[in-house]
Amino acid sequence: MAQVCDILTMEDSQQDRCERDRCEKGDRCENRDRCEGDMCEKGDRCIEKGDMCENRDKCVKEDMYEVDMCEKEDRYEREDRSERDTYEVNWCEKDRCEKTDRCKESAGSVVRVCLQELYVSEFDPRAYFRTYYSTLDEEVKFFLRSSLHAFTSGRREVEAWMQGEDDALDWTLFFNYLASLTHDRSGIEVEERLRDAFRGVVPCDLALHNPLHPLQERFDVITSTLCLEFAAASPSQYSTYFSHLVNLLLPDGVLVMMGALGNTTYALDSWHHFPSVSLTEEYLRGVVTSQGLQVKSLITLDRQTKPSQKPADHTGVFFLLAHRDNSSSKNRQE
Ligand SMILES: C[S@@+](CC[C@H](N)C(=O)[O-])C[C@H]1O[C@@H](n2cnc3c(N)ncnc32)[C@H](O)[C@@H]1O
Repeated sequence: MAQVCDILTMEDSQQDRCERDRCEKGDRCENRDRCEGDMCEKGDRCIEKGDMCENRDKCVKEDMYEVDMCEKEDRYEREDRSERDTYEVNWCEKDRCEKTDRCKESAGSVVRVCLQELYVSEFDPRAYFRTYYSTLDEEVKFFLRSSLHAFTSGRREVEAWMQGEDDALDWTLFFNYLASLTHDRSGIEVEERLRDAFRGVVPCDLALHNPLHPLQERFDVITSTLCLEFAAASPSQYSTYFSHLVNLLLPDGVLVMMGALGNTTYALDSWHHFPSVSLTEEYLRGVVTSQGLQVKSLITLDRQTKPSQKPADHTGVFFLLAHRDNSSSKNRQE
């Protein structure tokens, strides 16, 4: 594949897995990394391209599955006429992607997929949970400390948790941490209180002018965690999505947003990579104020986790508290 696009830099961001920054042909990876050369995971040597290694990973030599995502300005229009970017996804050159199966049809060709469709088809909240929330790391603590609010995962997973289903994701670690911050209730009480407060789980698509369409409701407080920068495909789209989010805020309402800084890509596992808009504090501040919000607080934390803990390339995280200032000219026009 001629084009090497951003998403592949995930390999670079997992440097600590390899003996070198990048595995050269013949190098042995210390851990589970995939080499660029002819070594497979766990140090197995591929005899032929496409050979299977012990743990079912295929040799990366000569292609395998390169899920190559290129940020293009291709757009298409949705029913509500709001625009959204698409990504060009060049699935594998051969139809050997056993885990995605998609390439059987589009082998060797470049298909354009909408980022939203990528989320619908490839984002597995359980894999995401395993990768990013199996431990209580300093970045998550920062979010919890800063907001004292819980946040969302896939809708079905939130519903399962609300209904106390046996196989619901276990957020005990995080509730216990919240409880330790306030000392006035136990982790279980924090969890129960949140469960009681939930009214429902509804679909939300930030590409829509009204992200909760067909619901017509606006809110005093909106929280959003690690969402917009991953839902948008470009800075301009981030700004558009932000304005859509602000449409849901009542006059005088408050937006509590937490997210990643400097992140260009993240992975759920070896197979599922997603792009991201790389944010800076300055850019974020500009977007917030351009939408008529007043920044009440914007605090950041430098990255606290290793790439092996979180296979993402963020440089830090932020917590934003912004107020919808009704006196601003932008908000008065509505
Ligand atoms: C990195 S995950 C973050 C999940 C969770 N909010 C958290 O705090 O860990 C990105 C989330 O953005 C959501 N997302 C992607 N595109 C979206 C869109 N167009 N509108 C709303 N949410 C979207 C995905 O469903 C996914 O849950």
